[in-house]
Amino acid sequence: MLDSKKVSLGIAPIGWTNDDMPDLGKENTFEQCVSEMALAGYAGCEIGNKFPADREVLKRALDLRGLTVCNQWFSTFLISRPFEETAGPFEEKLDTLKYLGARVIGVSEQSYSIQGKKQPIFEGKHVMDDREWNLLCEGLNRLGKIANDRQMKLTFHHHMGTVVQDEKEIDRLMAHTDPDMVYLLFDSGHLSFCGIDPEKILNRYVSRVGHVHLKDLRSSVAAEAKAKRLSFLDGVRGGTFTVPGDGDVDFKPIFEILGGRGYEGWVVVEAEQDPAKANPFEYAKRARAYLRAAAGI
Ligand SMILES: O=C1C[C@@H](O)[C@H](O)[C@@H](O)C1=O
Ligand SMILES: [Co+2]
Repeated sequence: MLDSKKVSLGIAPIGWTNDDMPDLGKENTFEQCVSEMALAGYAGCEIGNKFPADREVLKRALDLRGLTVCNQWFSTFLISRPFEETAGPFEEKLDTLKYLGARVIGVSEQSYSIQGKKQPIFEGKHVMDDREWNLLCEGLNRLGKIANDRQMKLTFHHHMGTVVQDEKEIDRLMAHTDPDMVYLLFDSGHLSFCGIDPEKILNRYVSRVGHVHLKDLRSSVAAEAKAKRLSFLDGVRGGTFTVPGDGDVDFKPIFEILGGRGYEGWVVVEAEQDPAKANPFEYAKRARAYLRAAAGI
């Protein structure tokens, strides 16, 4: 069980409108999305591309509904572009997130990523050489220090189709980054889809986890996506992921480890699927009820 004094519950807007495939949920407005998040009982949210760009307007809209921003995705290009090209926008994003009340930023290395490409997600992703590993880890340490100086945490999102996808890659990243500067963004859905037991990774790195994405996997749909050599996004469209409690991930050990080892921070329901098939408000409410019963928050 999680301690609700230490852990806050948020939700990502990706169930309403998908940033990677904006046709999914294009009819859902920002106001509908945040109102339904609040009505379903969430304390916070991540930021999607329908959210107002003006941070004051955004903050007012969220304050009105009792929501806080807990994180936002940030793409780095540390192994393919000069460091400064990532560092400048990173500093700006940190300032905005801090103003909005977040204490973490969710980083994903997007150099050579195939997550948005029309190619089979289990084939041909980029594998880093030693030089690229150094660029990534040193770059993350430097960005982590910039975040740390602003009382923010850099959390790294392992992700299907990216340079940090599998267990060995997560291990190498954790081993070669500074534990005081670089934290892990644990995503139960990406680990499960990759064929990695989320419990194993969490047990190993819970002391470095700075943010949590709770994503469930429909294993039969995921297996079909793999067998049919679908792209990541076509798999999502077909229903690879769903809200926690609705798929095949065993969340019990995940909650035991987070609770038992004193995780403090946000856990976020992040379940991208087609809103025409899975009504986002209904699924947000289902996940809320499941987390109250299964995680005690
Ligand atoms: O954290 C995430 C952000 C999404 O845009 C992404 O594609 C999704 O899979 C995810 O885990
Ligand atoms: Co995620």
